[in-house]
Amino acid sequence: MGRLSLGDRSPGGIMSPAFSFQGLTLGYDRTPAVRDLRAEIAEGSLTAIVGPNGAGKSTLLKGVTGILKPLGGRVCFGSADRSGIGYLPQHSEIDRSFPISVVDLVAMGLWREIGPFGRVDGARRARVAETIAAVGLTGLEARPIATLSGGQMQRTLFARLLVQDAKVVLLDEPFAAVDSGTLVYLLKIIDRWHVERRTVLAVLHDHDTVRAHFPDTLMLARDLVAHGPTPEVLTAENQFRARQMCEACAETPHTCIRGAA
Ligand SMILES: Nc1ncnc2c1ncn2[C@@H]1O[C@H](COP(=O)(O)OP(=O)(O)OP(=O)(O)O)[C@@H](O)[C@H]1O
Repeated sequence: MGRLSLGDRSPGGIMSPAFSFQGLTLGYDRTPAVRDLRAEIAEGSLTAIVGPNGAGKSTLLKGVTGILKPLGGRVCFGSADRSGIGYLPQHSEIDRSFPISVVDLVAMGLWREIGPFGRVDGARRARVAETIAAVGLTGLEARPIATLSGGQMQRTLFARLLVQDAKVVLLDEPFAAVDSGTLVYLLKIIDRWHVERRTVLAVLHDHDTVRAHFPDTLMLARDLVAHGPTPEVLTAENQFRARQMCEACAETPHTCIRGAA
């Protein structure tokens, strides 16, 4: 239960955490959705967050970004800090009716660099255009995001993360509504982030994709089920236990309210 990930090690052999969860409890209206989580995310690690529906996966990412304040415990930043986080929210949380074009949405990745009213100079405009080309969206720059397909929208959001140049990338179900071609494309971007030693956490439901591309996995069922190398975490036994834990919570929610500050 809850073994810490070894993740990547520095040449000197000392693990450097990007951040750690120290008794972290998160929830809504004081009802915990993630309880007393203790785990360490190594700098440069590529980690899948898995678990049944309602296990607290999206809630955990919101806790890392700071959108959701802890009910108890904390997220403790080591080599990373919140200003270096890039976040791709779940599909359903993105307002596609917002009147913004592809190029302007991608340019929002510059926000931390230039501030909300900063000028996008020629060099930065070129960087945005190159990134749009790199994700295969040349020609769609002026399109309102409301008119994009699901896969085109995900490519646009990945382009924004690329422009942001984030050291920590949080992805909530990044492959929802994408076809196999776009999936391969987006996985290549994630693999590149890993080579560049960025720290990546992704909420995923497809365990085949997790096994093939994510060296580490953190399995949640509100409580931590397991965390470590993917082959050791994604076992039938852990999956069965996670389902049982979530079902127990759904059936008797009053018994699940513990650990809040
Ligand atoms: N805004 C909210 N207000 C109240 N409860 C919420 C809110 N968001 C999530 N919850 C509850 O918190 C629990 C965890 O939800 P969360 O979305 O984190 O789960 P998840 O593991 O990401 O699920 P899924 O796989 O279905 O996306 C669920 O019981 C959910 O109903």
